[in-house]
Amino acid sequence: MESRSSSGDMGRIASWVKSHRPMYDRATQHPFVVGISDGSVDLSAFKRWLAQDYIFVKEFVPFLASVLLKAWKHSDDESDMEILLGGMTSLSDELAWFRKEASKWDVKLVGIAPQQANLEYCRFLQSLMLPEVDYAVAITAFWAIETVYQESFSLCLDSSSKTPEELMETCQRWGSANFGHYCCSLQKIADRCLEKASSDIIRKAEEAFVCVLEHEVNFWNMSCGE
Ligand SMILES: Cc1ncc(CN)c(N)n1
Repeated sequence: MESRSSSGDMGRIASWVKSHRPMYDRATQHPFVVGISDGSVDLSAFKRWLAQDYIFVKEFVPFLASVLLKAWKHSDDESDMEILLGGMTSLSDELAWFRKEASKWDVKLVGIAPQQANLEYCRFLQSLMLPEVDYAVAITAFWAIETVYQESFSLCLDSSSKTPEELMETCQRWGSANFGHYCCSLQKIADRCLEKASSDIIRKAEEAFVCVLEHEVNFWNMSCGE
């Protein structure tokens, strides 16, 4: 039987995390998040991130809807829709959470302009929404986007971290084991799709993975005011 992927028994996604480890670590251990975990983060950077991420999450809703549509059209496993629908439900809670958190910090959300890195990331999301983008490519990007936040904010929940109490809720939203379980479900869907994808689609999915990492690093840099 043909090996499951170039890396033997580990799935395609795990082999890409391994082969792109430096870029993956830059995205999931960024100084902005390390600053939260050691309590040194500049609160103005956190407030900038909050307002910009609200803009991003609003753009993320139609992107997730496009992944749902692709799952409905192309997936051979009905449970994909259930998992993706769960993600959509939590997104609607998430928008309400952003508005509550912003009022806690007295951060204006209305009339805030997206900064360059945010604009570019949202443009990338829009490119993945096109019907000609394969489901395997879209679900790989979706897994990567969620996993970067899960890995980043779980750093802040380590027993050794000194995350300020007032930032804990933010870190728990994405760093929790529950969100980690959701990311594993997305990885399984992506691996299953990639197992039967053409080499051209596998290449496009890997490119999308690396693009997500680059956009995430730029988004964190933007939050730091760079
Ligand atoms: C920039 C960014 N990347 C990922 C996530 C997690 N959905 C987020 N809220 N914002």
